[in-house]
Amino acid sequence: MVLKSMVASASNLSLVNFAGNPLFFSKNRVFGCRVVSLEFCFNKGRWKGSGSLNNFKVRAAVELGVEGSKSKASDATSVLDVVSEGELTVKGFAGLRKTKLVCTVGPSCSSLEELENLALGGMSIARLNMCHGTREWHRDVIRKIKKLNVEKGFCISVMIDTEGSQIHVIDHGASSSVKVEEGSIWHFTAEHFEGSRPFTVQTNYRGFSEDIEVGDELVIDGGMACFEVIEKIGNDLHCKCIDAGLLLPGAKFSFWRDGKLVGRNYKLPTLSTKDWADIDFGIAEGVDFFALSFVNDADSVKDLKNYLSTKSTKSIKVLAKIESLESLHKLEEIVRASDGIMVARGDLGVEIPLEQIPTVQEDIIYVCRQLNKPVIVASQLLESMVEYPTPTRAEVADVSEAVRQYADALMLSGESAIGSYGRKALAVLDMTSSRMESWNREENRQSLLNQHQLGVSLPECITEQICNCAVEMANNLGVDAIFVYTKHGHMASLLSRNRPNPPIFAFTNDESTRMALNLQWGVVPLLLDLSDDAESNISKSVQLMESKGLISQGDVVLVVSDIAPTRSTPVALQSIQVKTII
Ligand SMILES: Nc1ncnc2c1ncn2[C@@H]1O[C@H](COP(=O)(O)OP(=O)(O)O)[C@@H](O)[C@H]1O
Ligand SMILES: C=C(OP(=O)(O)O)C(=O)O
Repeated sequence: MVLKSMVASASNLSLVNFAGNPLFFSKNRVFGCRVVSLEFCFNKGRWKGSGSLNNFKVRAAVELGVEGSKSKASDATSVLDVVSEGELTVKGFAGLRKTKLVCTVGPSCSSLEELENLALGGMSIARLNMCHGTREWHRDVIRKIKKLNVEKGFCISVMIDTEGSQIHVIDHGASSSVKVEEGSIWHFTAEHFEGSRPFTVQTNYRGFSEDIEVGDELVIDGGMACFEVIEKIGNDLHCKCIDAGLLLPGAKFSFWRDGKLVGRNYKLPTLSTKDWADIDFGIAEGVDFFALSFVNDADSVKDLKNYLSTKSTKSIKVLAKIESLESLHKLEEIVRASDGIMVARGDLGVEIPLEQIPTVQEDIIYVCRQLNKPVIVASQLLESMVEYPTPTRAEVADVSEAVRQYADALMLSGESAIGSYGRKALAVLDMTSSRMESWNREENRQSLLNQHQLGVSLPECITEQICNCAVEMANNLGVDAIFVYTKHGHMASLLSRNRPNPPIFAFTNDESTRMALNLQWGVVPLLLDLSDDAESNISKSVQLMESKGLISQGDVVLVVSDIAPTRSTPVALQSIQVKTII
């Protein structure tokens, strides 16, 4: 794969190009036919097909309310989560939202009742930011979520977001925001003292002013206020405000010279001692994802993944947060090393000019889809809803844009953590993403998605081609659903990467795979006891869906299966079958 390097400097961020082959996007569609039986197998490099088409039925979505019934009792062994089941019952296959929703849990939503409200509202992943709260507080939240999963039949994954090492303000002379007037002189110091002093800002890191020169600009939180360095005394800086604004608690800052970010090597590790302790805590509490803050290269991701493989019996996924200029320079290697990415627009906006965030976001999402890694778009999606019960029109447009770009997931931060309208904000994400997804479908936009070939070996290429072709068939035939059987989630993710029209029901017998698939666009993960016998897996899954009244006569399901060679059947067989429920 040839991936043009993404960024040269903060002031010149360019698009990424792949030299890949556009794969199998035919404009031929087969509507108006009914599929009776159609089967294709890819065996030893040859396509074998048989079957007939006539009078194919496209199922109409029933546009009804989204609301699930609160406190609906469910048995603990529930294989399909109650929210997906409720949505399917009410809205049908075509009505299922594909974009996943992540909520940051904070004081506003940490009660069992509020967490249940968010779960019913469509939260797939609960994010806990270790920058805030104590481990005891987080433990309590994790246990409540697990209790809801077991007792109420939800399937909410837990993500721990590490604090990371970043230079920020630890005291600026007030408990809330402070106005900074133009021309006022401020003292920035690494000295730690009790209490506050006027016009004095304490920072958390002694070396914060290394390499900084008189004349450099100090920008607060990506533009909340701006200072010029007028004097350097030891490690401390005297600065004059040149653009009035606000200093908030915990504010972050960046230094600029001649319009460019001053690249710094603070020698701060991506994972601090506290972060490692938080990771041990997360392992012990059985979390599903770690989001790694301030990743600057692939090594920190690899280190954490190696650590997890020795310390945890379950597979915990590692997401890299892209929030620094350095991480943009090394985007491809970071994406390759990670299990997924978070576009952390908050901190990214401290390091790159704000007007570059939209295109950088689009580039990151594109790279992630090409490399088949799920991607979350985070921060300030509905910021005004921290205070107000409705979003701004611009916020709705921002959410729609992330969905149009085919991000896997959208994340709420302060809106759910400290806002008064967390549930409403989630409903806005739900409605806005559903609307944009149907527009994408109506416009047939996924046909424009070309996939770079990822596989190297023949078996990898076969799997990838099967998934690409399966999605093309599913879209052309207008099937109701795709079923896939997956141990580690790989085939499900390859199907998801093609952003198919029908939902992907991914049956797995591995609980951690189920929880990880919660992040993948369009995938509904289900727990099912799978065997080596593909036909028995298929009939079990169909029976399960029938028993719940979720599929019925006339529904058409495209089934993708992958059978590893066994002693009795010594050939690997990967197949696409189209089943009509009779
Ligand atoms: N566990 C928590 N306890 C208290 N406040 C929290 C917690 N998690 C989040 N918050 C609040 O919600 C806001 C938004 O959350 P988040 O996006 O995670 O943080 P940050 O502002 O650090 O980027 C934070 O600024 C903080 O005020
Ligand atoms: C999600 C982000 O990270 P944090 O909340 O840790 O600042 C961000 O910076 O956008």
